[in-house]
Amino acid sequence: AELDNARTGRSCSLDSPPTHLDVTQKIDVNPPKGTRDFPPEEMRLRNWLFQNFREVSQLFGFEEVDFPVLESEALFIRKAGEEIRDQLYCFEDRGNRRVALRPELTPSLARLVIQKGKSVSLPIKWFAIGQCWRYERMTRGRRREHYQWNMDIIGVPNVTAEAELISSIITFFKRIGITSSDVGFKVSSRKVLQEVLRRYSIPESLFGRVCVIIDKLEKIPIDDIKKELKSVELSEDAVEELLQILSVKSLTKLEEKLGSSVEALADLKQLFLLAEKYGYSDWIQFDASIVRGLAYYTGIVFEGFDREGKLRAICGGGRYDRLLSTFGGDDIPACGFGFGDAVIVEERGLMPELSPQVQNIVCSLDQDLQSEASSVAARLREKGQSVDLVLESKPLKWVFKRAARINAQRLIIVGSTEWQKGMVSVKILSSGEQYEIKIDELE
Ligand SMILES: OCc1cccc(Br)n1
Repeated sequence: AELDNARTGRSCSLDSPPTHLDVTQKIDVNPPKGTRDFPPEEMRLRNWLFQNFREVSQLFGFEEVDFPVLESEALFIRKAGEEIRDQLYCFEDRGNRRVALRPELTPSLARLVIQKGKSVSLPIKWFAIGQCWRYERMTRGRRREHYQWNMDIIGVPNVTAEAELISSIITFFKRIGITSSDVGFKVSSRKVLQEVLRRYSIPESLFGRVCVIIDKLEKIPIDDIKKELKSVELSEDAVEELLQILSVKSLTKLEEKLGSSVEALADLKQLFLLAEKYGYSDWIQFDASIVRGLAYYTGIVFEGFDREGKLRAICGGGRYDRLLSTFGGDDIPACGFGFGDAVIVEERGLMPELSPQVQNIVCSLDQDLQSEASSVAARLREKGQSVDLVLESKPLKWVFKRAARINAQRLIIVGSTEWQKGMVSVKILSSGEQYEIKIDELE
């Protein structure tokens, strides 16, 4: 059976009980390629980051949602040649279903909105923090997983929604001490691209693919961009005009080029007006080259960048008014953003120093008093005090070292002399102050 299983590749190691053939091999203690463990110091930073994501989302009145990490592969199959598709972490499960580890959260969110149908009233304002996956050759040594914070507004057609989303990210940055001199947002609209393609009668069906190609500007040589654009039947003129327009960095210039009637201009003007009213004008700038790499965006797109140019895009998002209808749902307008946990923590200087915190360490000096020490710990915990209980008889020197390592505020010593009097010794570790106290007064 074991050999059969091995041949069909169907057995997981958990299915085949150890046999005399198994030898205790040293397992690889590192996590799978491209993935991370979160030991305490990393987990504290991650919890701090996610706590800020959550608090900002709730400040904006959003409700938290989540979805399975595993989704049907079909949810992510789009024909626009996106990198996210090339790197899909997909496989066939034991029921011969094509499945994938989600590379992003937006399609799952769209799926849940459609599933909920009329049972949820619009506008929907949901946020999620979820692990997303990609599978790429490790030659590039890049991660295969990261956690993404998403906020989405479903059912609001005008740019007040995008303005609100950008405001939420800026609120997050300001909370963690990042200012508009550290980070900015480049903002554009895919309707700019749409207008140019319309003028050259490029079919709508090619829109997503053209956007994905344009997103590779500054990532691959310009000649390759031109070659790829010509491969989707863009004429020389169309390519030149497109690249011209994409270099525009001011709305006035854009108006000169496209005329004042295009919808893109109206959206962008309104967004900048709203930014003024929110008070975050100094955080955003128009940049026509911003298209983002996901095929489904249809309108305003934006990305957060570090002004020193050291980091990759910190976050990004935009309007995706067609996604729900492509999944068979109603034609409901939508916009959202994704904010990965990897780029921002690479800037360690922006991250706080987070040490472990525990209020008490409790120990007994005499191993016959171990159970008494447990009762003291239980009493403190009932009062909401955190306690690290020393679980075996240790010399006081050892206890002091551990107290320092776990950053305990108070040392509670259960000693026989004091215990006889119904008391324990307390030492405030920051000041060195020491006193005895009745056990039933301890809190
Ligand atoms: O940003 C694209 C992406 C998707 C999934 C996982 C990772 Br790491 N990066």
